[in-house]
Amino acid sequence: MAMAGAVRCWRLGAGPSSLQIQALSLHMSKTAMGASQKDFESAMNQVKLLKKDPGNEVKLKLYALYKQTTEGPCNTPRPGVFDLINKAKWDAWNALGNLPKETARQNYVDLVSDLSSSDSSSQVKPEADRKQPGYETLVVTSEDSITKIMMNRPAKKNALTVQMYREIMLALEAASKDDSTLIVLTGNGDYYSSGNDLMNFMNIPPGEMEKEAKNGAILLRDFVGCFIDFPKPLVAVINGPAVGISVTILGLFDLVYASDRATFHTPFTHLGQSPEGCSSYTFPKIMGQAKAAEMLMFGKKLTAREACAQGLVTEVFPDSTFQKEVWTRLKAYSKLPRNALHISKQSIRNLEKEKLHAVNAGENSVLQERWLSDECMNAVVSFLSRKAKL
Ligand SMILES: CCCCCCCCCC/C=C/CC(=O)SCCNC(=O)CCNC(=O)[C@H](O)C(C)(C)COP(=O)(O)OP(=O)(O)OC[C@H]1O[C@@H](n2cnc3c(N)ncnc32)[C@H](O)[C@@H]1OP(=O)(O)O
Repeated sequence: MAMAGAVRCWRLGAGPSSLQIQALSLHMSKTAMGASQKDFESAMNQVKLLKKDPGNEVKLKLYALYKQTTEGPCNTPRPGVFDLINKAKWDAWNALGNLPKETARQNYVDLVSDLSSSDSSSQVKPEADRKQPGYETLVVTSEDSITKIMMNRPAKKNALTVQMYREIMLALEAASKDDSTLIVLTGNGDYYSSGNDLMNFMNIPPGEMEKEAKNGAILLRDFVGCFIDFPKPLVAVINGPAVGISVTILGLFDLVYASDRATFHTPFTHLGQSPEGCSSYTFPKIMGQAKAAEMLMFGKKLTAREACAQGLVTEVFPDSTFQKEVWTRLKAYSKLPRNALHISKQSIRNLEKEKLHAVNAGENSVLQERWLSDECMNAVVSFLSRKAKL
């Protein structure tokens, strides 16, 4: 609804601080003797800076007060029945009757002051302000009912350290209780994640290896357990290549969106290890026995499109528009009725939970043995001495 002079350009940019300052000065003028012509002009400018559309009813009120202030009581013939917009505007102005110009001006300034205050408090804070404190290896933010957990070791391709496994568990625990509808896991930089940080195997004192392998298996059981039990929809936003455990747990997500730059690689045999993340169960279910064996036993690396064709990925997007398209989609999904969405997720998952926990326990006890094998140690030493890369 266009209202010349009174309500225009709702989306013109203004920093929250300038809005707040102007709202405050309008509020101060409200409490003084009466609004001046300068206050009125400043309120008119302020209206143009509002980011949130106040709705037609308020716009009509503003229009009427503007006309009353500048021209006095309504003095034009009522528009015809089919001229709906102008008729609504005329009715709003006419309804002010003989309200004095000064009172109309004051009311206009007061109304804009109220609108500005609620507008500035509803503005989106910059990411730095929304960032949840307490994480060293992650950036966790919440916006639009979506909690985003971003792995944040881009220089190391988001390889997962022991601290990072723990922080992801903490972030998931917090997200399960916050008011978000969806939870996203993604990576910062060119990789989604290069999987387990192979440094986790280093600096273990002689004689401590068995104990550390046992602790590692407990950590892995708890980590994968968090994904099995997570009560809300989990979305993986795969911004680049994914390796090892960052791939295997995808079978426990509800949506997997991938950039066409992403690849999916589980080179367990090459590393002297064996599948985890419940993939020995979820992958054959998702893609069939033969394709799962190619990935999990023979380490075949899939492109994003191949992974999508096999059912591991929900949808692939061109890298150039990946973030924009995915976040637009997720923002729309986050507006779905929250409880219905969570209950649907839980109904689907509850059928499998017991089985998944049993698979997790089984995979981890095999891995605990594998970590003590020469095959595994040689592969780790090879990578760290730069003799081998994937
Ligand atoms: C006693 C047992 C305790 C165990 C406790 C753990 C419990 C949980 C275990 C769960 C098990 C999971 C299994 C897996 O995830 S298997 C997959 C393991 N990942 C790999 O093997 C990947 C190894 N990395 C690479 O092959 C390459 O780095 C790359 C990913 C192909 C990228 O190559 P590119 O040339 O582009 O880049 P760089 O190699 O130069 O990498 C940049 C720096 O990042 C370091 N990096 C990358 N990935 C890892 C990694 N996974 N572990 C350790 N470090 C990694 C790389 O060394 C470079 O560092 P630099 O700049 O300091 O040289």
